[in-house]
Amino acid sequence: MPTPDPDALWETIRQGLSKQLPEASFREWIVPCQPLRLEEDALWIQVPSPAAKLWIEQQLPEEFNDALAQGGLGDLRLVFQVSGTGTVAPKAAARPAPLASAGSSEPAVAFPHLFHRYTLDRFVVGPGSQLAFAAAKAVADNYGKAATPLNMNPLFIYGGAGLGKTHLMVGIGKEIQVRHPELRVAYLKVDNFFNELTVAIKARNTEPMRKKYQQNDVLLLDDVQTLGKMERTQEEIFYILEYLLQHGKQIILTSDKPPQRLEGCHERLITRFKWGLTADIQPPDFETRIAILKKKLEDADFKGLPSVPEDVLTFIAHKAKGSVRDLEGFLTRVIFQASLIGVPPTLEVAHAAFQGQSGEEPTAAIPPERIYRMTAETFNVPFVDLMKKRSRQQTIMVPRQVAMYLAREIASLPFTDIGRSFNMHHSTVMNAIDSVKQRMTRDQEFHRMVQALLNSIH
Ligand SMILES: Nc1ncnc2c1ncn2[C@@H]1O[C@H](COP(=O)(O)OP(=O)(O)OP(=O)(O)O)[C@@H](O)[C@H]1O
Repeated sequence: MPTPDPDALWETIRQGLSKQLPEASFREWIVPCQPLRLEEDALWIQVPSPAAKLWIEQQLPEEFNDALAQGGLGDLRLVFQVSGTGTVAPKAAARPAPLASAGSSEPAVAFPHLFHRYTLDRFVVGPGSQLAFAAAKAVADNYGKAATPLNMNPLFIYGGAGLGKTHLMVGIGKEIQVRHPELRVAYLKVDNFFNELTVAIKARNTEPMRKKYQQNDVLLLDDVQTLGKMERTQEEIFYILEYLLQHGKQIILTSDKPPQRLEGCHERLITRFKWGLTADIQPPDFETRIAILKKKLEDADFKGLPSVPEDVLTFIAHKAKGSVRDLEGFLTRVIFQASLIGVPPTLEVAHAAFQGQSGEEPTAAIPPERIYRMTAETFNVPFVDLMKKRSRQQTIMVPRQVAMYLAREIASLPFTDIGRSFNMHHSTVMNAIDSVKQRMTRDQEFHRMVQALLNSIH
């Protein structure tokens, strides 16, 4: 049980956050917070403004979650209250099930409450995440069914930072939990397991911990790439996974690399990881980024705030091309800055927010000719042939279609302008772009190549 002292609890969380956040972020977001009171399992924390509440809840759930887990406060809920507003505590029915503390024989932590947004219906699917999403749905849909055509246990999801692996994994867990409320579903991050194990080893009592995780019907194990340097953790994880797999329990794993590229991991563990289905997530394309931003704006946290115009969304989607976390962060920053100075979130605010975040001047629009030349170079076709040669040969047609797709994606050019460059009707351009998109969903190699070219044109 946590000590019933809000100041002491907040101090533990603050210390955890200070280890994870860059100093400037810690000063900007955490220092102004004040603990208010403890009500049942919830610590109420005062934040200075609605914008700060928005930022903390949208951008820092993982950091808060890790700080709670590492402070042994996995069962504590946090409620952020804007200073000067007297929000009433939520009703008891809205509370998550009580969660266990380290070392007990109770079930492991279910879903960190700050991950409430991580559901499958809030996950926006694009060409780069289609396979992983289909696998996620299949695992949720087929749970408990005797015969499935494909072994999806474990499901191993991998991809770069901030691309939605945790979101997808937690989404599967929640979906299974909704359909089978009697099951024990647990989320576990490898780093936090390591900390819990260290405490158990010091107390010479690791058995209850192993038992606790072996009790689960579904285990979600996040960030397995960090296992590399943790000998004893690997061993414990191995026994837990082995036990769960033998008893037909579902395991979902995430990593920033595929199993065969995990460094420092024992072969027997890698073999288990590869047993089921491995699915990757690639960075979202422009249209998916726009759809993610729009989905994000549907969140309750954004209700009541001025709406974000289309040109601002386009600007954000063009500037934040890699991680979805950065994409969302940029959107939140624009809204935050607008509300701070009391103006609507216009393109000007977005430019200023971009400069503030990156220290860069917003780059000038990329000239289409540069896009076309780089495409020609990549496909090894002469530039003049790409632009003008009337040919239906694949060696010319495919690069040309890709060039059109990139002109739209990178420079947001109207179809008619692209058509003019290639001396083609705008409907031909639309068909060409469609055919690139379709091929990207079917052909992973092609998808990767186009994405790499897109990222290199700047
Ligand atoms: N396709 C998507 N649709 C909607 N939201 C997404 C999508 N992908 C990522 N996000 C959001 O981006 C943020 C980062 O996602 P998440 O934490 O799942 O990434 P991750 O791949 O697990 O990152 P890391 O490897 O750094 O832990 C979350 O707020 C998540 O909701």
